Amino acid sequence: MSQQDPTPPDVRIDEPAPPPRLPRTVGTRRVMRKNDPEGDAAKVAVLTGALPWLKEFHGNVVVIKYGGHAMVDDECRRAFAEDMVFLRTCGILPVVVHGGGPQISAMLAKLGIGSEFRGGLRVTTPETIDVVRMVLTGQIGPDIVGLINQHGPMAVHLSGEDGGLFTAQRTTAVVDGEPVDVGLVGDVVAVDTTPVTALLEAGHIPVVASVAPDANGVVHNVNADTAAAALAAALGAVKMVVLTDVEGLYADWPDRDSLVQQIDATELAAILPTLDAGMIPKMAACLRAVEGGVKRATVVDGRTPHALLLETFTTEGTGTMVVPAKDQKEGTA
Ligand SMILES: Nc1ncnc2c1ncn2[C@@H]1O[C@H](COP(=O)(O)OP(=O)(O)O)[C@@H](O)[C@H]1O
Ligand SMILES: CC(=O)N[C@@H](CCC(=O)OP(=O)(O)O)C(=O)O
Repeated sequence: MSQQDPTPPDVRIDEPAPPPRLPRTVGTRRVMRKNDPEGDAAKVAVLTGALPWLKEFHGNVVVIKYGGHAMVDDECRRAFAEDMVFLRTCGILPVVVHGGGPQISAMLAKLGIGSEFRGGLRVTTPETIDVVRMVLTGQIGPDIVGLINQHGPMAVHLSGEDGGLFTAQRTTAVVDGEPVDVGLVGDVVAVDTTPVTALLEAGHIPVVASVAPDANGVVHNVNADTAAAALAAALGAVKMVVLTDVEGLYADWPDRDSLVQQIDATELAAILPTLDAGMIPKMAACLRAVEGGVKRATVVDGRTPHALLLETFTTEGTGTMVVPAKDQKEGTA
């Protein structure tokens, strides 16, 4: 033994070090469970019932349109963020496209500017587009990213202006079957998915705002339902879910007993011209998504926390599901 060795050869350890405390990890049960066979069976049924959906969606893109009216309170917003993390942790690839209509209207009102909608689209002046862009990319988007990232650094925000994601073309609203000018409002005419797929490949959750430049670089206001549908089709998403402030599509609005559970593209195309304001871009977007190859597009009530999980992982689902037309389904089966 060298002189430098500080440990005497006959050292005795009388008091063994206390065992390390068990970490509070998932799977460490610290509370005695009461025997509850019925409750256990119900839990097992929920978990096994989710299996076919987990298999179907695993590795696939699901586009979630998060409407401004669904961002109602902190509980709903937290639940939404948890659902995104849940999907990602299950190996599903969520892509969020967010709106913010009520929040834009509130900011415009603060600035003394009024809001006018025609056929469900905001009449957008050069003054308005600055506010739309500011609220969506400077407020709503970062708020959603912040909520998701409380679970880990997953979410990244981008807008249709970033990396050439969307190209817009000026469009009109349709009122009583007639085209009506709504100013700097665009439809998405081209999608370059590269910035979104790069984020997905890096393990991120892309969160997308729906402002987009036209071919000359002039920024347009794109309805977020429309942007979500264009992105879902371009990404080959397996599913699009639209979170809003109603249970789904009512056949006989506002009769709350007339909720439509499932409708195919042909049936939806037939009733589309009869729909009211906010539902027009929403249902047109669902139609565009399924006609663009997305297997199903569902409108669910975002005011109910975790409605998205219920819709995604249960056979009964919730809300209104739009499916491809019969001939399209047969063609793609
Ligand atoms: N047939 C219908 N079924 C359900 N909602 C309808 C219908 N027609 C009009 N609406 C209205 O559409 C609204 C949803 O659209 P919108 O306000 O644009 O929502 P979001 O901000 O989520 O995009 C509902 O709150 C409802 O008032
Ligand atoms: C052209 C148009 O109407 N754009 C929308 C964009 C935001 C949006 O779509 O928000 P929601 O999903 O919350 O409705 C607007 O300015 O309100």
